[in-house]
Amino acid sequence: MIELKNVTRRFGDTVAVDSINLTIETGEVCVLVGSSGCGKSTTLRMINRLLPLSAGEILVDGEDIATMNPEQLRLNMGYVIQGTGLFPHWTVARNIAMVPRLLNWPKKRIDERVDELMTLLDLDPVTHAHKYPQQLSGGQAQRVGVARALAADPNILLMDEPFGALDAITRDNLQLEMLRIQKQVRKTTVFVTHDIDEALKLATRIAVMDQGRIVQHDTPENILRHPASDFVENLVGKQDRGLKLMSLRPVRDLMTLHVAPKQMAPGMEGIKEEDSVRLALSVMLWQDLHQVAVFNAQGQETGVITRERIIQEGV
Ligand SMILES: Nc1ncnc2c1ncn2[C@@H]1O[C@H](COP(=O)(O)OP(=O)(O)OP(=O)(O)O)[C@@H](O)[C@H]1O
Repeated sequence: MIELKNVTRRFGDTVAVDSINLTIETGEVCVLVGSSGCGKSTTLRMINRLLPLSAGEILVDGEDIATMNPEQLRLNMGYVIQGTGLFPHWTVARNIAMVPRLLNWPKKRIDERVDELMTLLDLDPVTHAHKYPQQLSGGQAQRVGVARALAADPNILLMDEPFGALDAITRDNLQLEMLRIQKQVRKTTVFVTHDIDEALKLATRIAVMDQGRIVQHDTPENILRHPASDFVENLVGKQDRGLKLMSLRPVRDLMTLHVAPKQMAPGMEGIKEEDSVRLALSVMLWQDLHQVAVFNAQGQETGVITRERIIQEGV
């Protein structure tokens, strides 16, 4: 658990972070969102002591970080930044192995860990381990950045606009990867973005920042349903809130189950149980269908979702 208590950071006369209080529970993904200059990165950089606090305190699992050795603290906090920060003259494998090497892990254990992480991040070790960062695409480099942050299995992951420089499709893929990985490794994560859609997709709770303050801290659903101010309402978008709420809801919630799962017919199209209701509706509108088949992870057809049910249910 990470607790920020009355945390302030000034740069000269600028109050970048203004007496914020924030608790991030173990295993949760807290997304800091807000417009440029509102203090998101400064907040993140205080958590791993890259920046000192002007006032207040930050506790990790009840312990004040000011009393901890900064290097030790950072070894327990993976840090991913935009543009990756990979060392250009090191191979992918060496970049990922950076922290385990600092911790003097035996070579065999490091090699196994690099392989394991590359596989987790969907990077084929045989193809990519010996490449240099400039031989990778932006999306691949960002995956290496995430693998490096996870290498020594830290309890905490700090991510500062990690997907900000990527094209929309690559960003979307990496967001999905992140959700998948988070299910497996459950890190306490603080994620900075200025993109509200990214925040809604990834967060268990969102902290909306404005001018150095936290103006709302709540679940994505509550932020959409009950924005605390005009500022938050404008940030989430007044008009398309209905669709955004549909994005948060899995098809599983509204599908009609078959009596028993069926084998998928060849060439049959459908959507997955964990896909969003919004995607289901989009598929139906595009293909002019009134219902669409739903599949589980094993590829069995487990039910259908209908337009009528979605409209009836509302948001
Ligand atoms: N090293 C610094 N020296 C002086 N002022 C700084 C410094 N770092 C940040 N600031 C100021 O503090 C405020 C908050 O900056 P911060 O980078 O935390 O915002 P942000 O929300 O992360 O913005 P962005 O999304 O653009 O990165 C801004 O007014 C910024 O100009």
